[in-house]
Amino acid sequence: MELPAAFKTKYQHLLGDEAAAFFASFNQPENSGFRINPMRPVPDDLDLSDPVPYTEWGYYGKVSGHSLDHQSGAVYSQEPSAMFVGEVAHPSAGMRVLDLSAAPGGKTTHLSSFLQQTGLLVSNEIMPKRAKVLAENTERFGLSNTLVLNENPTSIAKTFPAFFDQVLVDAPCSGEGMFRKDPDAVSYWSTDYPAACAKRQREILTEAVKTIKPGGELVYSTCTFAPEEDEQIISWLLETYPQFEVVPIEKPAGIIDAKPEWGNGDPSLKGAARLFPHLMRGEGHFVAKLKLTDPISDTKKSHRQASNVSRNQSHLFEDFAADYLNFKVDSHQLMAFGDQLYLMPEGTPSLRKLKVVRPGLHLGTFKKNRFEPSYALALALQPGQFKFETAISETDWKQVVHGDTFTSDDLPIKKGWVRLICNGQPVAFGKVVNHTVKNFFPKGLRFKAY
Ligand SMILES: C[S@@+](CC[C@H](N)C(=O)[O-])C[C@H]1O[C@@H](n2cnc3c(N)ncnc32)[C@H](O)[C@@H]1O
Repeated sequence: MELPAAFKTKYQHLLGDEAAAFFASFNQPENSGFRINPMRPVPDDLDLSDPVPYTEWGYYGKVSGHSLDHQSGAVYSQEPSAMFVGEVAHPSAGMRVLDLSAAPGGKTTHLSSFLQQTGLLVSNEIMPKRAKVLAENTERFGLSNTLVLNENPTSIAKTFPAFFDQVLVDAPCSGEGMFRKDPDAVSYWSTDYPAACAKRQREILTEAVKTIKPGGELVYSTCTFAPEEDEQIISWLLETYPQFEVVPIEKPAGIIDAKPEWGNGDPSLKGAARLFPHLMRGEGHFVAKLKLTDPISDTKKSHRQASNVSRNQSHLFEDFAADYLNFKVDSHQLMAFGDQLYLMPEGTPSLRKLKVVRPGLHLGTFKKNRFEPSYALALALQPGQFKFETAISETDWKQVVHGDTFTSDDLPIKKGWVRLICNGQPVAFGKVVNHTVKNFFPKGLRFKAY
């Protein structure tokens, strides 16, 4: 790969003797990886022979986007060094967590693996198209404790002052760690680009810090090597907000201390981590963890988002639930957006004034005099939560994801909704009429599987 001359001069100066190995790594093939979803059975067709050493869910290798394992949310493809960010965050069950710049959802799905549907995960993305992809990925992973928002950091800070136990800022950056994966990242690069990115990162962090509770944590990460966006950002943060202290990160072999001399010299910067492609099997990242000791914002008493379903909607859903669900839904958590019904995570604060993409788990759609369950619900339910489930073959799975009907002599009902399961993984709902299963796989997600 042809690296920009100014990039080489800069890193030659910064890395000295190590620079040659760093430059040589750009001519090696990129590292791919995937994480398995701990809320799903482990697929038996995956090659799990090459685990990523610092996460129990990560493996080196590739999973096709058109495979059952991908479609059903049993796996999420993620570059291995990015997996270190979720591991550093490692939220505990029940926490309120914000992922401020979350699309397409790699870190969000990783954070959710720790939360296991408890607490509240607010997953935000500023770009509308990317927010839609983020929502699809949270649905694919089966998340029910997650609000997906399409907001800017200022609005998030206004709505959630001193609200979160943990905030992740996986910042937009100059992407030097993307050079091998995405040659376009090389063409965007210029000498001034890291400084321009750093300005934006400081603006984002100025808002992000307002959302953290005293005692809460900030995790900051980038996929770039530029000191301006890494050590220098943490230096600025510690100088601007003395209420923060660095939490030292434990580093497995190949992951090294950040470099205080690349920032303001504060020795605590060593606690942050650098992932370099010539030292470990990943594309490269920077991660820092900080604890907020004293408040930055005053806590605002947050009002719960009230349920808003009409009587008629409530009856239609109750009828559906009585026929098909093996668990109780708390009606206070139901939220209608037009004819769409959602189950809000417990303790959802008021969503007024926010651009909401998903106010929780999408349960389904009100049609004239009936309720139709959603694809997201099919992927979020645990085994046994839906009354009628049927195991389908891989051939039938191919029909389903292509949008076709299929027939079967072995269905649990004659007429109505059935949850389709292939190799133990949830696929979608189908509607049974005698021996035919009508297709309800979302039109926009259909594909031809080979
Ligand atoms: C590194 S990517 C996030 C990757 C994501 N966390 C993941 O793991 O899949 C950074 C994100 O920041 C978003 N972004 C760009 N400008 C922003 C801004 N001013 N405020 C907040 N987010 C921004 C980008 O659209 C992008 O999705």
